[in-house]
Amino acid sequence: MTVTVRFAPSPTGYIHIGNTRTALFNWLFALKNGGRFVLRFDDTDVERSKSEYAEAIATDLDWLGVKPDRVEHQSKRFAVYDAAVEKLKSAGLLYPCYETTEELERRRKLRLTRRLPPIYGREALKQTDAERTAFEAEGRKAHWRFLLPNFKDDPFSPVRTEVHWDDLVRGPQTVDLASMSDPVLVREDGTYLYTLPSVADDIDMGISHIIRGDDHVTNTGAQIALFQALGAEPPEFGHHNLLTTISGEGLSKRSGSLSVGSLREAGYEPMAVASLAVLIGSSENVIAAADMQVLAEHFDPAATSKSSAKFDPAELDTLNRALVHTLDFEAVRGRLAALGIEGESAEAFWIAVRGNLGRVSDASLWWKIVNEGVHSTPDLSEEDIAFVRQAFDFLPPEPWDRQTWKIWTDAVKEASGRKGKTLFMPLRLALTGLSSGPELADLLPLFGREGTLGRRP
Ligand SMILES: Nc1ncnc2c1ncn2[C@@H]1O[C@H](COP(=O)(O)OP(=O)(O)OP(=O)(O)O)[C@@H](O)[C@H]1O
Repeated sequence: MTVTVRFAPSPTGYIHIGNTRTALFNWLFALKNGGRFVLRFDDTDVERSKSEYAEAIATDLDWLGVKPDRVEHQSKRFAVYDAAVEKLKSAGLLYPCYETTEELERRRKLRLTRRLPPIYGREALKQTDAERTAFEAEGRKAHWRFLLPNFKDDPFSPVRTEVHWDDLVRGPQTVDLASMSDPVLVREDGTYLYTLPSVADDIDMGISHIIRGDDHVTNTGAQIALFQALGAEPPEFGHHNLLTTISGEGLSKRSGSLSVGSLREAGYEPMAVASLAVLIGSSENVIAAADMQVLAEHFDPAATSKSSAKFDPAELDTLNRALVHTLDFEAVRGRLAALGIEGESAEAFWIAVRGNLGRVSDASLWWKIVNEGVHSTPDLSEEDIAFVRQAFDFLPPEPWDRQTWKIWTDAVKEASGRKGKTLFMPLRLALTGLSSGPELADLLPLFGREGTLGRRP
């Protein structure tokens, strides 16, 4: 069987770190199984869907390293859904209902007072053609419900019909259809709710595995029944836990919190974002994976926890820092050039500073220190100023390399009698204006003798 997965976001906002988890679970699952990945925009809600959001989602996925094999828009596929509707109608599995919201609410309350489950009682199935014609004449339009298979011969005597599946993430699952209302698939105005286009497309596109958030677990029961009603073998399902903010709030595309775009603009590495989006909330160690292949090796859907997981920005900082330290010059050349960091010394500069950066963009600070001088006037005592001034007299002649720092400080040590922190800290402060940073052995050749002398206090 060819593995085919899909990520099906509604283009109603910018994808957040939670949606990213879903996209990446699918992407990595396809990668591990030599499968295909379909990006399918759930844009049948024309009021809320916007093409600029669809474009932004495609850009965000591409930045993360997710490259779909196929891109589809549900708004262009109504023929597939119309055909599914006809199939269900002719099998007697989709029936028209004329109740208003108020009527449904009244009946729901009545059922509750009678201690019956507050589900739809299938009253519309008892209506005659004449009654339906009368509703139509009144100007009422029908909405259409899918007749769930939770009965034997008589749809009015529900029986326990359990739907079972072995979830890729959660293990064996059961949903009892007797506790569910027949889902509405088509609204009064003829528009589709999410369920039918989703299942019809999954069948049409040969989706073999549906991996998504556990907000869909209950839907899966009815969807499996719909696959069967349309004559298709249901795919396999996996429902992963949801991510929340650090304070436990839910995420929504519409609120814009923790959007992928904002993380990109803040300068995070795509693989740091991807690693955290996939590995938090699982029993796998959270590591900064260098690429998707490495992340795929650490990805195990069955190791995912069942409860929601908090996305901690501090953890993202740690992963990002670890990744930046390993990036070679070629990987960042373009981004450095965009920051004005280019030319002969750019590579040596990168190698010197990367171990001290939290984000690639932080390199600007050190490029300025190397090329323009100290970050800020160093806070040195009179005594230290005198020491540093004297130390500058011992600067060796050029050419300079990594050894120059040691040769210089050995000479200063001998002449001044200072050692350890009292020797190095005043020099570091005088040379950079900061009390920490990249190794001075690496920085000194970048400053050059003249550039170093210019820092004399
Ligand atoms: N907080 C979350 N954590 C993990 N996965 C999520 C989260 N929210 C949504 N998803 C998953 O993302 C996929 C795309 O869902 P959808 O487009 O409905 O996004 P949404 O963020 O729930 O939507 P909206 O905010 O637009 O209502 C679904 O598979 C859903 O389960």
